Amino acid sequence: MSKVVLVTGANSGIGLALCERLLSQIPEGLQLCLACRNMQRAQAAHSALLASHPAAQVALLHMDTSSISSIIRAAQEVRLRYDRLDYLFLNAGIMPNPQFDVNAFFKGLFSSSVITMFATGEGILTQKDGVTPDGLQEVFATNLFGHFLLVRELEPLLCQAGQTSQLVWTSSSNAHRSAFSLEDIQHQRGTQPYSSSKYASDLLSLALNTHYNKQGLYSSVICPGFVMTNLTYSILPSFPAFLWTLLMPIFWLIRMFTNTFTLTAYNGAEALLWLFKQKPESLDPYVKYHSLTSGLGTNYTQPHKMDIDLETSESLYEKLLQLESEVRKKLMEEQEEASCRI
Ligand SMILES: NC(=O)C1=CN([C@@H]2O[C@H](COP(=O)(O)OP(=O)(O)OC[C@H]3O[C@@H](n4cnc5c(N)ncnc54)[C@H](OP(=O)(O)O)[C@@H]3O)[C@@H](O)[C@H]2O)C=CC1
Ligand SMILES: CC(C)=CCC[C@@H](C)[C@H]1CC[C@H]2C3=C(CC[C@]12C)[C@@]1(C)CCC(=O)C[C@@H]1CC3
Repeated sequence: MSKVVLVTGANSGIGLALCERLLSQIPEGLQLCLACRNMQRAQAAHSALLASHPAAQVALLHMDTSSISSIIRAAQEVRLRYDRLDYLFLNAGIMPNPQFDVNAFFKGLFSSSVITMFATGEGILTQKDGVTPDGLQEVFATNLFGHFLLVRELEPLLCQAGQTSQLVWTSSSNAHRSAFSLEDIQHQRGTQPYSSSKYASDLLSLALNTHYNKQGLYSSVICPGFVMTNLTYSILPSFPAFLWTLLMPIFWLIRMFTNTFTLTAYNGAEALLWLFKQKPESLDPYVKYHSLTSGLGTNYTQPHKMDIDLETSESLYEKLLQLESEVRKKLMEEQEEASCRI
C-alpha cells in the first residue's frame, strides 16, 4: 500500500532534506506532497528531487501556513487528491527580524551556561514579529496556528478506521516555557515569538495525542539541532552565507562539546526519518526526539523529556479551538459579504 506523505515548508532546508532522504530510503510506495508558499521555489525543489529520483511520485501543493484561506483551500485540494494521509510533517517555520545580542553572546561564552547557549540559543536571540492580513501574529500563525488548522481540516484523512497516521512537528531546542504565556498565546507582548511558538507546538502535540490517539492519529515533536539553513543565515544578516561556511571548522570544534550542532539539513532531518520508521503507538508523547551528530559525524536520534504538562496543554488546546471558531466565523462573514457584492 502506497504511503501518502505531506511536508510543509518542503522547498528548502530540513523539509527538502527530509524529502530527499525519504525518497532515497523508501524508493517505492511513497507519494510525496510538497506544500509550499512559493511555487517557483517549490518547482525548483521538485526538479531537484526528480533529477535524483526520476521514478518518484512527487506532487506540489500551494500552501501559505500563515494564511487561513490558503490553509483551507490547500486542505480541500488534499482531500480531493488523496484518499489517505499517513504522515503529515508540520515543518514550515519562520524566525523574522532576528536580533542577535552580541554582548550576551560574549558574556555567555565565558559563563558556565556556554554549552546551553550553543545548544539552545537561549538568552542571545529575540525577534520583531509582524501581523498577518488575518490579524494574527505572524510567527504564531506560520509556525503553529496554520498547522493546527491544517490538522483540523485534514481530520477525515488522518482519522480513518483501521489505520494510523502520524503528525510530526519540527520544534526546537529554543522552545522555552519562560517565553510562553497562556494569557498571550500569540506572543503579542514579548520579544521571543519564535521560542513561544515552538513551546506551543510541544504543548499542542501532547494535546493532540490526548484527543486523537483513540482515532488512530499520533503526534510527535523533533528538534533538528542547529542547522545552517536560510532561517539561521538570517540571524546574522550582514554575514553572507559563504562566511558561515568559513566558520565550519569552528562549528565542527563546538560539535565536540555539543552534539546538537548537526549543521547540515541532511543531519538535521535524522529524527524526522527515525520517526517515520517507528510504530506511532510506541512513542512517548512527553518526549522530544532530537537529531544529534557526534564529533565524528555519526547521526543518531535521542529522546529528551519535555518541560510540558497536561493541564497547560489542555488550556492551550481550548484556546486554539476558540480561535479556530472565531477565524472560521470571520471567514464566513467575509465570504457572505463578497457574494452580496456580486
Ligand atoms: N535551522 C535550524 O537550526 C533549526 C530549524 N528549526 C525549524 O526547522 C523548520 C525548517 O526550517 P529550516 O529548514 O531551518 O529553514 P528554511 O528557511 O530553509 O525552511 C523553512 C521552510 O518553511 C517555509 N515557510 C516559511 N514560511 C512559510 C509559510 N508562511 N507558508 C509555507 N511555508 C513557509 C519556507 O518557505 P520559503 O522558502 O518560501 O521561505 C521554507 O521552505 C522550521 O520550523 C524551523 O523553525 C528548528 C530548530 C533549529
Ligand atoms: C562562533 C559563532 C559565530 C557562533 C554562532 C553563534 C550563534 C549564531 C548560534 C549558536 C547557537 C545557535 C542556535 C540557533 C541560532 C544560531 C545560534 C544562536 C537556533 C536558535 C536557531 C533556531 C532554532 O530553532 C534553535 C537553534 C539553537 C542554536
